[in-house]
Amino acid sequence: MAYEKEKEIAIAAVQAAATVCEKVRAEMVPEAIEKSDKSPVTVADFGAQAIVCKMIKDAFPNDPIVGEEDADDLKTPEMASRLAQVTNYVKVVLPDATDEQIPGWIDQGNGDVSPRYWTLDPIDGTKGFLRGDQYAVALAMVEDGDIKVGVLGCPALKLGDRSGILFVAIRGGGAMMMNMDGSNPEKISVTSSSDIPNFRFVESVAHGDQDLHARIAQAAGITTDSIRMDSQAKYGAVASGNAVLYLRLPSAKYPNYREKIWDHAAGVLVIEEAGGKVTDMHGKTLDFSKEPRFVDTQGVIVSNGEIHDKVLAALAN
Ligand SMILES: Nc1ncnc2c1ncn2[C@@H]1O[C@H](COP(=O)(O)O)[C@@H](O)[C@H]1OP(=O)(O)O
Ligand SMILES: [Mg+2]
Ligand SMILES: [Mg+2]
Ligand SMILES: [Mg+2]
Repeated sequence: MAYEKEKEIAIAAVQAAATVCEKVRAEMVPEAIEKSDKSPVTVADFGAQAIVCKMIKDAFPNDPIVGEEDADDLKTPEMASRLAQVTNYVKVVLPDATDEQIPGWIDQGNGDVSPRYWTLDPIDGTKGFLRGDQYAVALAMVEDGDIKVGVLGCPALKLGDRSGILFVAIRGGGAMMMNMDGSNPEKISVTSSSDIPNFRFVESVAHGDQDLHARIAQAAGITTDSIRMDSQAKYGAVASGNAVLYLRLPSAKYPNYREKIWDHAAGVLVIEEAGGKVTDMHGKTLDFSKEPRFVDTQGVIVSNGEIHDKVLAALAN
């Protein structure tokens, strides 16, 4: 199948990063370091980005990576002990790593959107990670604006008998979910709107306009309360048929917020390959060919496909 090597490396990189994130969460109370935009970053975010960038660059040296984090905050002398912590955790999966190498590995994620590139969110849902809730390691490869490979590691996600779920999609090859170690793979697809127990919607714990989400979901016929969940695990919930809709509409507090590509690329492919649909709130396709932020679209609507037009119609009213 196409993109076999990309798929194999992407899975290995996400598994390695997720192993380290889980170890950080088990062994320490990860401290949130505040970034210039006031959002949090932790030792695990830095470690996960270092690992994934190193593994992707070893396999595909010419592919740029557009990642969320950069190492500037780790390079100052005051941060030496923090850097040492990052290195120690990276060593769990890459035993030869040194303090000198780590910032360079992280900064390999400072690439540009290009004809072919990878995009990485080393921890999507850092707030969920800190709270002990959901987070995801999200990695995707994009060619000519089209997402070809998407891997979403959700170590804390429980669905049915599974605990810790890896979602993998290849364009044209369908979407799968499996245990974090790759065992027990299963093809997934979105569920129909007549599947009453799963006819429900997911939304962020923290972001988006939750009052508007409730009104729009109701207009689409959903009468139950939402499930609130951090990270792109929400895409996994819809792709595996555990919900029919994920709403992410700009809140009045941040009307000009522009979504970032690494917060969506892997999830979008998983949904599309599971038979679902993703657009912005006006029905426009998300554009992965231009910038790290979506400049021409606002909000994100993820559905089983069947109810998509109804949701867009409700939003247009
Ligand atoms: N005002 C906002 N609206 C939508 N998403 C946001 C907003 N502020 C931050 N984010 C992003 O939402 C993601 C988490 O989403 P969720 O709440 O669904 O888990 C994070 O990647 C975060 O980006 P950042 O990493 O820059 O903080
Ligand atoms: Mg994110
Ligand atoms: Mg992140
Ligand atoms: Mg962040």
